[in-house]
Formats: sequence, C-alpha cells, structure tokens
Amino acid sequence: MSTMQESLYQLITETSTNLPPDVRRAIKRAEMQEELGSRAALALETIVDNIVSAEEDVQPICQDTGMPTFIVKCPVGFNQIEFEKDIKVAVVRATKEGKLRPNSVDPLTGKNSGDNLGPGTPVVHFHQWEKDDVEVRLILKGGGCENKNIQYALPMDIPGLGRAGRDLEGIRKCILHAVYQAQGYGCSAGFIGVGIGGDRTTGYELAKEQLFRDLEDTNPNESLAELESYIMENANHLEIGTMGFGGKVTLLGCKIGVMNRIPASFYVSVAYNCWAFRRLGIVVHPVSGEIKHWMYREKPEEMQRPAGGFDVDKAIVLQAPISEESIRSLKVGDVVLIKGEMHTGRDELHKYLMHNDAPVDLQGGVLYHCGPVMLQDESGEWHVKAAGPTTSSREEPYQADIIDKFGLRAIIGKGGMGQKTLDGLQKSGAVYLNAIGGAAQYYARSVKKVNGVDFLDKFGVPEAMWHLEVDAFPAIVTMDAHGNSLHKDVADASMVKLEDLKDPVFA
Ligand SMILES: O=C(O)C[C@H](O)C(=O)O
Ligand code: SF4
Repeated sequence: MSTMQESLYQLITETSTNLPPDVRRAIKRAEMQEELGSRAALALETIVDNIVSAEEDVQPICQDTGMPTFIVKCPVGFNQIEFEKDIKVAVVRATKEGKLRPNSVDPLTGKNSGDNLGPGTPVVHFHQWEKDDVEVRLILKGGGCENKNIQYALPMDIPGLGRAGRDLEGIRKCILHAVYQAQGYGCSAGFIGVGIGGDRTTGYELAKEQLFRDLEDTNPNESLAELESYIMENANHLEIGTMGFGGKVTLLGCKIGVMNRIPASFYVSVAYNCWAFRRLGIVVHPVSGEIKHWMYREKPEEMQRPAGGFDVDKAIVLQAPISEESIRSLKVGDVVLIKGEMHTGRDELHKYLMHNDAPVDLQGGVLYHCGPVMLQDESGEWHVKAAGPTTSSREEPYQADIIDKFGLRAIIGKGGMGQKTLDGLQKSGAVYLNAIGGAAQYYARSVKKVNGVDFLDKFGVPEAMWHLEVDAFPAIVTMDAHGNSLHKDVADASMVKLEDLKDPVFA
C-alpha cells in the first residue's frame, strides 16, 4: 500500500471505530440529563459502553458502516483519477479487515459486491481549492437514519402543526416534524442537517453538508443561529428519547444551511443522523500522502465505561427454544436476557420465508433483525465483529405471518413494529424485544459461537441467516403478547407534544 492509501485506510478505520469528540460530548450531555434508572438512561449507558469498546478494540461502532461518502478538497492539478483509485484500494482493505461491512448491493438482483465497490459506491465528491494540501472528509451514515431523511415542499400542511408557509415559521414546523417522524427508527437521539432552498438534489446535498459542521460552531447567519437554538431547545419537548423509549433528550444537534432556490420551489431538506454520527477528516500532503493533521479532533474527549447498564441479575432469563407460557407472562418494560441460539434475518430472509421453508427448525425460536459484520479465520470459522439490531419496521408486511408460520417466540430489533405485528404477537404468543440500536460491539460480545450460516452466497453477509449461540443477550420488551406497545404509546404522546408547538414563534 502507498502512504496515501494507508492514510485513507486510517481515515476509514478511525471513522468507523472512534466517535469524534464533539459527538461524544453531545452524548455525555444527554446522559447527564436523563433520570438514572430510566429506560433512556439505560440505553445511553449501553451506547457509551459500546463507544468505549469500539475504540479499545478498533471495531465498528455500529455494524452498519453506511454509505462511505468522501468529500475531497484538492489543489489545482491534483490527479483526482488516481486519488479515487486510492480511495477504492483503502475501502476494499477496510472491508476485508472488518472495519466496513460489505454494504454495496445491486438494487435489482440484491447481489452484494462483497467489497463495497460498485456503481455509485463509494461516493466521492471533489472540489478544487487554492491551498496546497488535500483535505479528505468522510461520513459513514447508516441506512436506518438515512431512511428517515425527509424533504418538504412549501407551502404545505404538516401533521400536528398545520399550515407551513414559505417563511422561517414554515421552516420551523418542517424541522420539528422531521424530528417527530424519525421517532426511534434512526437510533435517536440524533443529529439533523437542514438545507433550505436549492432543488430536490442540491437541497439534500446542502442538508448533508451541514453534518460536516463542528457541532460546537455557531451559525454565522443570525436568523439561522436563532432557529438552530430554538430547535435544540424545543425538539426535546417531544420526549421521544433515546431509541424512542421516551426521555428528555431527543435531539443532539441541529445545523441549518441555506442556498438560493428558483421562485417556484421552496424545499426544506432534512438529513437525519443517528447517535452513531461517524464523520472525521484528514489533511494530507498531496505528494507524500502523509497525514498532516486530523480534523474534528482539536479538543479530545475521553469516555469512561459507565457503571450502570442492564442489570443482568434482575433480568428475566429466556432460554431458547422458549415456551409460549413464559412469553405470555412478559410485559412491556421487562428486561430479558436471551440464552441459547438465535437466528439473524432481515429483508431478504423475510421475503424468502413467506414462500419457502426455513433451513432450520424455528419453533420457539428467536429471530434477530441484524446484519452483522463477520470475518472468517484461516480454519474457516466465522467470528462476529459487530452485531447490533436493524430497523424492524421494514419487516412489518411479513412479520406476523412468519411468526405464525414458524412458531417464533421472540423478535429482536429496534424502532418497534406496527399494528399488524402487534396483533400477530397476541395471536401467536410472541414478543418484540428492543435491542439498543448501534450498540454493535456490546451485542457482538454476547455471541459465544457462530453455529452456522444459511444463504450466505445467495444473500451476502448482512442478509444471510446466521445462527448465533448467545450467552446473556440483554433486551427490553417493548411490544408484548397482550396488545401493548411502548412504540405506539411514545408515538401518540409525542404527537400531542408536537401539537403543543403549533403557535407561531418566528412570525
Ligand atoms: O443495516 C443495518 O444493520 C442497520 C441500519 O442502519 C438500520 O438502522 O436499520
Ligand atoms: S443501526 Fe442505528 S446507529 Fe447503526 S447506522 Fe443504523 S441508524 Fe445508525
């Protein structure tokens, strides 16, 4: 590897495994605000524990290492073609070494390229500048939060807030709604970048660009600075909380940018980023490729492993295969510890199981919505490198049928599921367990052995059905077999809170 490729590899590895100091400080502030012993505090403690582990072990903070997006500023005459090749070499190595999950998938066939290369991946944007050095910024933004990006075309009616016109007041309503609609799906508490103006494409680009700002900067535009602080104070009024568990902190950062639009359009574009806000940058020498300095790291922030976290002694042990009786005795809020075998399964598997048999007996089983990072050693044995939950709502059309068809007793995921699944849980005697999103190291630690895998070639690493032997995997019952759903309660309560924010502020 050349020095330039090595520097880029370092950038990818550090971005995936070592959360930036400004993001750490935002998470620490949130932790201090939540009541000790609350579900939100428990989630934040797990998150902090995970951040510490990821840094110590140099492993991905979250298993979804996202869409690698590089923003490069280079001097005039710099060879961009060669540099893009260097980026690709570094991406392939980072994937091979488990710092990135193979995430590049053909949209039509579902085929995973296996090395994160493919049409459109990675994303690389070049800009020239008058300086001599090369600046490379990288963001690894995962899919769950990307799915919660939203774009508004003003004027329009906003649920809970009424008419949003083409002014600061209308923009205020869009942003509050953007936070509301994300609920816990994108691993709240999150960060938002907002782009006002542009067209549909440049508006979103502007929104994402805001995510590269330092969280502790002040917007040079006074009106926007005021709007940013208003949103930071008031979005927390929604009480969606970490992972959508309810809580005092829902938003960790808000950065707003503006660009001209054409008269007929008025877009407000919002890029939502989970707490696992992985973005870093390096300044490198254009010829030697050596790193001259790291960006976003001027003021370091140490994190200690928290004393709290899941109280495993008080948790209810569920040994797989699980009986119907023990499932029906659980209620929303219970903390459980899974022991025995669980099976991963996400979009491809759910679609498959609707029309086919399962390769293993799932009676009494535990299905984990998870696409792990896996590495195989020389003897052929697989090891879990990162294994947090994925957003469960994508499986809503299938889940109740699959629970019923195969006799599953527990579904683990994050963000919660809808009414159809809730009815299915009640009918079949099953529960939905929420794991802490993004806590991929924390959960990888509970896997003792990989018992096997199905559909690896067919579906690729993230979508394959991995059979994992776990010892004490903690999760919280958020949907029980009696028709109760914490997710539904929080969504309803936060809608009422959103309506409280209807009155004009910037009129
Ligand atoms: O793809 C994943 O593993 C998770 C995804 O980022 C999600 O939040 O659902
Ligand atoms: S699982 Fe959560 S933390 Fe990980 S990329 Fe998705 S939204 Fe972010």
